[in-house]
Amino acid sequence: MLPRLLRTSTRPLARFAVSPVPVRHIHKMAPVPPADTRPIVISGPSGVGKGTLYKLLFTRHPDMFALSVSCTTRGPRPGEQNGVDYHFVTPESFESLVQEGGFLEHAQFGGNRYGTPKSEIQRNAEQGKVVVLDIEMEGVKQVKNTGVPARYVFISPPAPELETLEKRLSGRGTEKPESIAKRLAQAKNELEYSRTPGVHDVIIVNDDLETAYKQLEDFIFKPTA
Ligand SMILES: Nc1ncnc2c1ncn2[C@@H]1O[C@H](COP(=O)(O)OP(=O)(O)OP(=O)(O)O)[C@@H](O)[C@H]1O
Repeated sequence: MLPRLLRTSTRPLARFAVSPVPVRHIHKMAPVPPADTRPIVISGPSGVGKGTLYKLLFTRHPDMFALSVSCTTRGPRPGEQNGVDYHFVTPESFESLVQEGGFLEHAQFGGNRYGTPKSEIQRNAEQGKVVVLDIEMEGVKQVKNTGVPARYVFISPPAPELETLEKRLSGRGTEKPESIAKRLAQAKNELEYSRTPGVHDVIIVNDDLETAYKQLEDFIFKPTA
């Protein structure tokens, strides 16, 4: 028995032996941001589940990531908010920004134009957030050409690939049949490009959602070499 004055608690010593880490410390552990803070470029065919996966990431790691909000000339889908889902702009203002060199990348897709304003990357990086870009194949090629450091993730559908995409796009209920057909045609190009060696740092097959999510999280949070 220790002399009473040397003990920090009046509780029996055995209580400390069974709980080496006091519970209050476990609850207060600070979230650890990714070691690699380069922007993360997520691409993959329409309907594969890119949005579903990164929204999960944002929910499970709040305040760590920021989605780069793209400009688009397409109209908002039900529930989409200007400045949150996209900056919805007219074809004329889109073209002006192209002329000013204001886009990191921009492309035409499904009859509409999409682009990542350079200002989005800068604004989020200044706030200490890891920027996530959701862009299609032409955009990926352009970002690669700029030489801006980034990490590239491709989300792939499980086989049969086009059938899976069609089911998911119809299931989402946001696209008319013509739009689904255009997206599936483009999906073939995306999948073809993804097979080019060295283009992506990781290819994740989004079959079971939680399994795919875990692979994405592991990739994003892996220690730098
Ligand atoms: N692992 C999965 N299994 C089954 N359904 C999924 C899975 N992941 C996503 N989905 C569903 O597939 C549909 C398309 O997903 P989502 O909108 O995330 O795709 P996307 O790749 O972001 O598409 P887009 O490029 O058109 O925005 C959604 O209805 C979503 O709930």
